[in-house]
Amino acid sequence: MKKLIKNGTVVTASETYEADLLIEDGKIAAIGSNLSANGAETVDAKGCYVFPGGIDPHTHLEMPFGGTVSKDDFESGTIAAAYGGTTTVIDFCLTKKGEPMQSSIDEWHAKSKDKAVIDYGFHLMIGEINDDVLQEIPRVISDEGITSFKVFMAYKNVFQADDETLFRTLVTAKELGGLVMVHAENGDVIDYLTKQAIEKGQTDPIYHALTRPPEVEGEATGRAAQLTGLADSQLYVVHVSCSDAVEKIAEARRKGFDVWGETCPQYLVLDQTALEKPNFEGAKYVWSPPLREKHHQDVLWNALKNGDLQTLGSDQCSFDFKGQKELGRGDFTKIPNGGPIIEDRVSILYSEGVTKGRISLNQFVDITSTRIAKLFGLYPQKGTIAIGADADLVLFDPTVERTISADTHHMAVDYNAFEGMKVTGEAVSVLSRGEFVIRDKQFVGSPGTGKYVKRAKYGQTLTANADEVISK
Ligand SMILES: NC(=O)NCCC(=O)O
Ligand SMILES: [Zn+2]
Ligand SMILES: [Zn+2]
Repeated sequence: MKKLIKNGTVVTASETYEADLLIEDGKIAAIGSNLSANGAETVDAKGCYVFPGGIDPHTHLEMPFGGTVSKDDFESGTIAAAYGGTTTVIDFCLTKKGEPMQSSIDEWHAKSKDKAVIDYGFHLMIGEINDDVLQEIPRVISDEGITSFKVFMAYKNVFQADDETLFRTLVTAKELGGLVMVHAENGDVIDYLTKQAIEKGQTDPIYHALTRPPEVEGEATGRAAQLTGLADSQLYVVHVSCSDAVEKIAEARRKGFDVWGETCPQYLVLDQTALEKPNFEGAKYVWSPPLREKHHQDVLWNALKNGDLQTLGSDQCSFDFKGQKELGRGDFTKIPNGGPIIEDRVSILYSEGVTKGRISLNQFVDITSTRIAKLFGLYPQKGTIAIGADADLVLFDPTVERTISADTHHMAVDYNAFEGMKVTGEAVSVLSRGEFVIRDKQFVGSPGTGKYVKRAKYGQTLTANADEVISK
């Protein structure tokens, strides 16, 4: 059914203006003043911003990790994402050494297909490079539309890849049009520091942070950036948490290297002292990289403002406190790493960023949606408000004040890392390809309506003519 969104303020990465939007067949069909259309349902957006749907480039839904499985799956995770104003997620498909990558991709399709309520894509982990992997990658790009590849520089003996794997992935990505993503921490040094801590009986959650100091993130980020320059390739550093890593990304960009950086809400608003909470509550705040000392937050905010960092991911990887985080009582190395963020990513950036004057409204749209769409081959089908784009839209009331809490969130876990935080602004209604998923703060979607999106190659647009190159 046609829909007419009237009286809202349309915000894109570059413009803010009053306009009506006509939605037809899931796409934006017209933008203008006083639009009318026979048979269209009228939706009043008075007092609301109309944003392009948020795109979360970093989720781990129903992912086996740390001796358990992340609790939010493609159903609860995408419902929570939609409540928060996100209309597309790109999830990490984990591969296993020695096994065909396609079997992992099939596994990820099986767990998402009938569950997702918004659109989704996959990144693919590269854990090793050999002839089989090199043979599979071109087909993964052309048939699956997976155009981003993740290399872990940490999690020794679990996911960690060596430098040869990283370098050859960069070379291959350059050749085939992929974007290489890195979890940049020096896993070997962390392994050594961790063993030392455990030997000394330092087992509390805070030692998770103390054994992964900013230097190990800075070193790995610098190494990945240098290898990217050498390969003349392209790199996206996920979950940047500290000034040491920001400096390396900024330096690489100054040299003209094609290097991009993402941070996450937790690093912008939480700090390392959270890991010292009594009664093992610090385990709720165990992420890798870890929360940092507070002074790193200013550096991250400045980097978002000046463009040294360009995107915000959630790194959604949620575990219950009871029964899951608790696996690490008495040994911090057994605490599953990660937390529930998918729902609050957009509103935290709006509230802490826009309303506090740290970034502009248009930067907010760029950081949560447009830039991500451009980098990950979704633009201009997604990530903007333009004629012909998917009608993935968020009607956002900038005046609402609310308090984040596990009592009211929609994620499947028993705590919220931002419990008690007051935020201004809330997604009131959310549309995915022209259909309401959230309407007046109520979920009205259905599992299975989210579609898998095949993405364009790095630097290309997602249109019928996928050879068109976008300006980055
Ligand atoms: N970040 C984290 O602690 N958990 C999720 C997995 C990862 O991104 O490294
Ligand atoms: Zn990571
Ligand atoms: Zn992650």
